Amino acid sequence: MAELSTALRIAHAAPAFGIDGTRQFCQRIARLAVRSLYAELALYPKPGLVSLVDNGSHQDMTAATFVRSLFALRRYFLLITQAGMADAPFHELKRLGIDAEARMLRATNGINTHRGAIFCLGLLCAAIGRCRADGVVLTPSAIQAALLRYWGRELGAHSGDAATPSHGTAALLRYAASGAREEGARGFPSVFAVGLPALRRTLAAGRCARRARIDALFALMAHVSDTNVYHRGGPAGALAVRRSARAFVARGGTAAPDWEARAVACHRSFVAARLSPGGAADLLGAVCLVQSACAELDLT
Ligand SMILES: CC(C)(COP(=O)(O)OP(=O)(O)OC[C@H]1O[C@@H](n2cnc3c(N)ncnc32)[C@H](O)[C@@H]1O)[C@@H](O)C(=O)NCCC(=O)NCCS
Ligand SMILES: Nc1ncnc2c1ncn2[C@@H]1O[C@H](COP(=O)(O)OP(=O)(O)OP(=O)(O)O)[C@@H](O)[C@H]1O
Repeated sequence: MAELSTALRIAHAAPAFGIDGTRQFCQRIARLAVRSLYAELALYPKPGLVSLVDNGSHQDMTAATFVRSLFALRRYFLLITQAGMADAPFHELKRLGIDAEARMLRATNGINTHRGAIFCLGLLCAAIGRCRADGVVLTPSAIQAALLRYWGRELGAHSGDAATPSHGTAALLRYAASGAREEGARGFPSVFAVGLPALRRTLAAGRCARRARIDALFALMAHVSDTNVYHRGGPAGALAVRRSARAFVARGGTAAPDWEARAVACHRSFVAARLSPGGAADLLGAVCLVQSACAELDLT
C-alpha cells in the first residue's frame, strides 16, 4: 500500500518520465550505490579497513560479511531513491534508514557493516531522485543543493539529537568529534569538497580509478572527524590517522613512485594500533556514487 502511494507520488512528481522510466532510473541509482560500496570494499591497501585481501583491524567481520550486508541493502537504495523522487518527508527517509539498519543486522548476525553508508548513500540517493524529479542536470552541486533544500532543516535537527546511545554520540559527548550526523547536516561537505575533488584530480592526471580512490580515501582520512577512529583510538588515535594521511598526501599520494609500499606500511601500522577509519570509508563509497551517477546518467 505504502509502495503504491509512493508510485503514484512519483508519477505526479516526474510526469515526463512515466512510471517505467522512473523505476528504471531508480534501479540504476540503486545499482550504482551497491557498486560504489563494493568498490570501497574491494579497494586495497586501505589502512585498517576490511578488504578482499584481509580484515584490517577487525576481528568480527570479513569481506563476506560486507557482501551479505550489501545484498540485503539493494532494495533499500531503490526505495529511498523513489522516496526522494516523490519528495517524501524526512521521517519517511528515516523510517527506510531504520528498516535498512535492521535488515543489515539480520544479514550480518548483529555486526555493523554499513550504518554510516545507509545514512550517507541513502540520503544522496534521495537527493539524486529529487534532482531527476526537478529535471535538473545531475551535477555534484545540484545533488548537494537538493539535499539541503529538501531535507536540510530536519538533518540539522537530527545532528542535534544525541539522545540515542551509539559510539558516534559517545564520541561527540566525550571528545566533541562531530561525525556522520554533522556531515549530513552540512550536506556532506567532505564528499563534495574533499573526496570528490581528490578523486577527480587523480583521474584528470591520467591515473586509474584504483589510484583515484586511494587518493580520495587518504584525503578524507586527513580531513574528517571520524567517530569510528575516536571510539577505537581516542584523540591520540584520531591525530595519528590525520598525521599519517597528511604525510601520504604531502608526498604526492599515488603520484609518488613508492605510494603502494607507503599505503601498505600505513595499513600495517593501523592494524597494530587497532585503528579503522570507517567514516572515511563510508564517505569514499559516497564519493564513488556521486562520481558514477554524474558521469553515467543523462537526465535530458
Ligand atoms: C546518523 C547515523 C549514521 C548514526 O550516527 P551515530 O554517530 O549516532 O552512530 P554510530 O556510531 O552507530 O554510526 C556512525 C556511522 O557513521 C560513520 N561515520 C563516522 N564518522 C563519520 C563522519 N565524520 N562522516 C561520515 N560518516 C561517519 C561510521 O562509519 C559509522 O558507520 C545513522 O545511523 C542514524 O541516524 N541512524 C538512525 C536511522 C536514521 O535516522 N536514518 C536517517 C535517514 S537515512
Ligand atoms: N571496508 C571497511 N572496513 C571496516 N569498516 C568499514 C568499511 N567500510 C565502511 N566501514 C564503516 O566502519 C564501521 C565499522 O566499524 P566498527 O566495527 O569499528 O564499528 P562498531 O561496530 O560501531 O564498533 P566495534 O566493532 O568497535 O564495537 C561500519 O559501520 C562501516 O560504516
